[in-house]
Amino acid sequence: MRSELFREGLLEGKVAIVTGGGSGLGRAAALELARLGARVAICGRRREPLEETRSLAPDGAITVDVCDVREEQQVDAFVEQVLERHGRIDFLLNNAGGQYMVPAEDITPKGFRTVIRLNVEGTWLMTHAVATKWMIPSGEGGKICNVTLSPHHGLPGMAHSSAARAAVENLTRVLSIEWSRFNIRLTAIAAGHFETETLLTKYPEQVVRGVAKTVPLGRLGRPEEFAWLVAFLASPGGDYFSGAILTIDGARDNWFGPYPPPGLADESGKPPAEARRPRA
Ligand SMILES: CCCCCCC/C=C/C(=O)SCCNC(=O)CCNC(=O)[C@H](O)C(C)(C)COP(=O)(O)OP(=O)(O)OC[C@H]1O[C@@H](n2cnc3c(N)ncnc32)[C@H](O)[C@@H]1OP(=O)(O)O
Ligand SMILES: NC(=O)C1=CN([C@@H]2O[C@H](COP(=O)(O)OP(=O)(O)OC[C@H]3O[C@@H](n4cnc5c(N)ncnc54)[C@H](OP(=O)(O)O)[C@@H]3O)[C@@H](O)[C@H]2O)C=CC1
Repeated sequence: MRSELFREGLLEGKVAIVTGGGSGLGRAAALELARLGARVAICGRRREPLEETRSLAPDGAITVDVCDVREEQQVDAFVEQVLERHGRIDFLLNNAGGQYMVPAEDITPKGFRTVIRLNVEGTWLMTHAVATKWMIPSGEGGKICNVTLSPHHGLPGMAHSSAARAAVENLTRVLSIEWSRFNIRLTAIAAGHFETETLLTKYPEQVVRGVAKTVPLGRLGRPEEFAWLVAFLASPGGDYFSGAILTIDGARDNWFGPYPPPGLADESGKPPAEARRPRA
């Protein structure tokens, strides 16, 4: 299948890594990059979903490795394997991540550590390995894109993840300064609420039922909308983006729910407006 948006061969010759490429947003991104001609290496903890992603891509476009991004040795071995196979790495999407939903007072030390390790340490280990094994010593630089969360004021029920994603965004910004001398460009995609299988099945049903209504645009994001942004960043169109946090969330960062809020519109749906003062 061809890309619905970009020209064929746009990413010919490029090598990309997508962590968590076996499902949801990672799968959509890996498939779009592969459609555009990139060779894509995906990883995750379970082989089966990764193989399924591979089977959906053009022949030979996607390779699969089991790797837990929290484990330094596995990350090193994975990055070395990609380099052995493809000889270069142009683009890294740090998509593997997540959390569970629970009131902050019920987050145990182990639970907090688990979420920080996955989102912050996993992102850091992969970023550091790709930079030091290829992007810096090759003299070629490259692009690294991290996945974070919108809204940026934090998600109640996800205190650990809110903290973790803020850390990742700051890491993105500081590395975009430090590693500009190596031509490494870093961005973060702050994703709002996307209709992935995990989002629809993992969280409490009553929360899932109401989640689209929390978005001003009134709907969830579609995985392909995320994938198109990733492909754009990987393409020459993304060459001058660095240190930027790109929020893709149907305006969820700015407002909770529809506008005007229920009960505040007139019969035609128009928002309230104050009466002008009579002129003197
Ligand atoms: C309806 C939408 C609401 C708005 C949300 C929108 C924004 C975000 C959306 C998304 O990110 S959707 C995609 C989410 N995807 C994932 O989360 C996938 C990755 N997640 C995981 O693998 C797990 O959830 C994990 C817990 C982050 C890591 O799994 P791991 O297997 O490493 O850990 P566990 O052994 O299961 O647990 C370790 C530790 O963590 C605590 N814990 C885990 N789950 C819970 C829970 N449900 N409730 C309370 N505590 C939990 C706990 O301390 C565990 O230790 P033990 O108690 O088992 O010893
Ligand atoms: N869907 C949404 O609305 C939003 C999603 N996000 C973020 O976007 C990313 C993708 O989300 P989504 O596609 O919805 O969720 P998924 O749960 O489908 O994707 C997470 C992927 O990461 C992999 N993964 C998890 N832990 C590890 C690990 N330790 N090492 C390697 N891979 C791992 C999982 O595979 P496996 O279990 O086999 O390891 C899975 O393929 C996540 O970081 C998520 O938090 C952010 C905001 C909103």
